[in-house]
Amino acid sequence: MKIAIASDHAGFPLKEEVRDHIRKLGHEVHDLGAYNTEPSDYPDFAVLVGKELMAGTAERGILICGSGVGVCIAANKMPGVRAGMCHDTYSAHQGVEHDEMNVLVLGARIIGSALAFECVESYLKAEFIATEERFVRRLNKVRAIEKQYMPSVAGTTLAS
Ligand SMILES: O=C(CO)[C@H](O)[C@H](O)COP(=O)(O)O
Repeated sequence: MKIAIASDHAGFPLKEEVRDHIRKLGHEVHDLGAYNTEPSDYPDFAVLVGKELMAGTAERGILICGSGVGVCIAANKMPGVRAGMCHDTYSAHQGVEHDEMNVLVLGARIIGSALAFECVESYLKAEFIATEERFVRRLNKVRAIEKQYMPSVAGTTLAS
């Protein structure tokens, strides 16, 4: 799978570990920064991951900041991006299965690398359950909200 990953300075150490871990699992990883712990601004990195999803150059994204909150808020401003902060493995796979989450968000100041790796693996193994009518119905309602309240980007969506 092609995966875009990015973090701000606070997420940088965990991002490095997660990036190496998912490369070892055999995925193609696009590391979009940050590349050091110099202070940086999380929206700048959230948008880089969102752009890869919108362009279809990545199928899934992973974003990391200190808490996870900032990058989650910023990423969800982009059309077609469904980012969820998951610090447990159940949410990490259920978010994909029920809600077609396409960006996993982690807080580097909240969880350690061992749990982060398990969350990432649960997320990457999961698939949206498109055969369940209720999940598709709810996803379409989410898309309708996006279309109504992001009118300037109506028609712009993910390449999926
Ligand atoms: O978690 C974050 C946003 O939700 C940021 O990583 C955090 O705010 C960075 O803090 P600081 O600039 O004090 O290192």
